[in-house]
Amino acid sequence: MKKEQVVNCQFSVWYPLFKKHTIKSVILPLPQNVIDYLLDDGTLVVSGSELTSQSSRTNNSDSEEEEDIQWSDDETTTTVTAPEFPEFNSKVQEAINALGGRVFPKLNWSAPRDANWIALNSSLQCQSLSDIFLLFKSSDFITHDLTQPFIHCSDDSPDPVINYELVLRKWSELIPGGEYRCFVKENKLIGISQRDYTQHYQHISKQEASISSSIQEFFRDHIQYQFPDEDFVLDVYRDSRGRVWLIDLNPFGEVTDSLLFTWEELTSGNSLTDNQTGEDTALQECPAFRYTTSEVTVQPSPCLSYRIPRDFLDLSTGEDAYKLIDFLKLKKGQQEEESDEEDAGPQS
Ligand SMILES: Nc1ncnc2c1ncn2[C@@H]1O[C@H](COP(=O)(O)OP(=O)(O)OP(=O)(O)O)[C@@H](O)[C@H]1O
Repeated sequence: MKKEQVVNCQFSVWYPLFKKHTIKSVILPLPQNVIDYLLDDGTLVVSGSELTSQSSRTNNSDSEEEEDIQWSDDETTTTVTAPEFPEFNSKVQEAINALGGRVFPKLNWSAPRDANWIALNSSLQCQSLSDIFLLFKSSDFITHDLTQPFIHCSDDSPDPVINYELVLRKWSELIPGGEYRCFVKENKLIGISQRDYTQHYQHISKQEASISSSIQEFFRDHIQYQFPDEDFVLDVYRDSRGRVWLIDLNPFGEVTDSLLFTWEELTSGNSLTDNQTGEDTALQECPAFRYTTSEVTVQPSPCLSYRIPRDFLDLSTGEDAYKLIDFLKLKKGQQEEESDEEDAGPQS
């Protein structure tokens, strides 16, 4: 895969070309200080402006009503302040409002799909910049966009300069069973895969022919020969009325998940077969269509490995202050036990 292919798949490159056929979106340049904040592991995501860690808290203090989390054994006072970006924040809020108040955020290429479990609503739906920061700072996919977008490229040309962008897309309730990934080689649609291949959807096998033909028609009428590359991968959504929408464009290569195909098959030049019929699609002049056929093949969510236990999450976000207090008590108890054991020690 060439670096140019990756450059062409940036949201701001394809969105103007296919605006009419995709979800309404706003693109905002990402300021350097926001990029630095996203890449800084040490800073917190706090929705209020301050999280105070204050010492010398006395047991009889009346600070119970205070919202700040305060603890310490020593005499120092530390204030951790989450950075604020007032100007950028107001641009983001304005865009969110213009898009109906709820958005799906992404960067030049990726959405933080690996971090949806961290959000309170377990979804990528955001209503504010702090919702977006929480997802972005927890996502390896976002870090990948920011630090190594060309890692899978084979050409040794210098890395093109990237202008980072925050993409806000109007929130749309997409039903996973309506999503398909389409593989385009030399401007020919060669394969269509069910996107959410971990599930079996009955309607797909029932409507196989009409789904395939509506996607082919959409590709032929609106996409073919209009994208700067001849090899690419497009994600589409077929709504309940049978209308097809463009969701995303991705590079044709390993960096993109090949779902129910393999990259070896897709790049071999041999014609692909349908998994249902096993038929050679070259004879029919139509793309191979693959979908999950039975419950037996249902697999766990591909993003499962990115999750951590809920307790860790509550602790790290300070979402559940009582859990944090219990945790600290537990630690203290353990330390006391350990020092008791040390004192007891084996007698010689
Ligand atoms: N505007 C939206 N509103 C709600 N959900 C959305 C929206 N856009 C996309 N999604 C959901 O999020 C998923 C991922 O979106 P998208 O393809 O843009 O992310 P991505 O990071 O580029 O993914 P990939 O790397 O697999 O291409 C989609 O499959 C869809 O289910």
